[in-house]
Amino acid sequence: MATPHNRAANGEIAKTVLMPGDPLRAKWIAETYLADVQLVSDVRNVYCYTGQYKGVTVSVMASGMGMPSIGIYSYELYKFYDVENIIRIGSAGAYTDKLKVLDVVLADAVWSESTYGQAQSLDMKNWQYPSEELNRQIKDTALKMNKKLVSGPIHSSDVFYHEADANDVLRKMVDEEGLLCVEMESFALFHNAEVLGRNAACLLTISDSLVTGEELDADARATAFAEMVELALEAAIAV
Ligand SMILES: O=P(O)(O)O[C@H]1O[C@H](CO)[C@@H](O)[C@H]1O
Ligand SMILES: O=c1cc[nH]c(=O)[nH]1
Repeated sequence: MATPHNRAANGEIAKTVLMPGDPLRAKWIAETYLADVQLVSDVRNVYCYTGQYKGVTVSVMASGMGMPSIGIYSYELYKFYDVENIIRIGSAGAYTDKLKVLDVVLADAVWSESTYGQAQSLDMKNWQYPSEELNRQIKDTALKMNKKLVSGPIHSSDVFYHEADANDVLRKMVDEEGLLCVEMESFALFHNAEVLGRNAACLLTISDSLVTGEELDADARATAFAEMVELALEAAIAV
């Protein structure tokens, strides 16, 4: 059943969806890792592909950037396409010098200043949480694959570019709560999963450090995430 933002037919999207922000990352993942792959939606150039990974049907769909965008796509996937699990696979900026560019992080809690939850369902909480079961599966898979995975609380922000005074207030919160890194979608994704009784997780690759200034360029951000993608795919076929 099509929606205003997704032209896939019923049954064309798998029960587990990998969700990068960038449509070109979705295309790269589909072309690199999936067999018998089909582009099932390209509304607004937000690509959604379904294919086979090691014989299991998996979809990969972009979310766009920010809470309103992932809010729409993830809601429709859960509610109208009966998707059970969404694993976000994003890039993030490190808040600590313990994280280096290309390190992979699994969010085990997410703090946000966003009013997404309040606007969506009068939920005033500033913390949201992933599915325990999905996170356990991802951690077990990382162990089996011998991949390094850092887990902890992260920041999901509505803003990429902050002015200095806002940044000072934010840094206080980051330090107090020990937030590891920042991205811009997981809070809305986890909220939607909670209100719709579905599962969500968020894997991130560090693309830049807000401590050291080290960063990946835009081309690398589209494709340098093989470690995270392979972990997400292996976890997706195990759930
Ligand atoms: O690489 P993606 O998944 O888009 O994630 C991060 O990158 C974008 C900002 O550059 C935001 O969407 C942020 O969450
Ligand atoms: O949201 C993001 C993503 C990557 N790097 C950042 O600084 N912020």
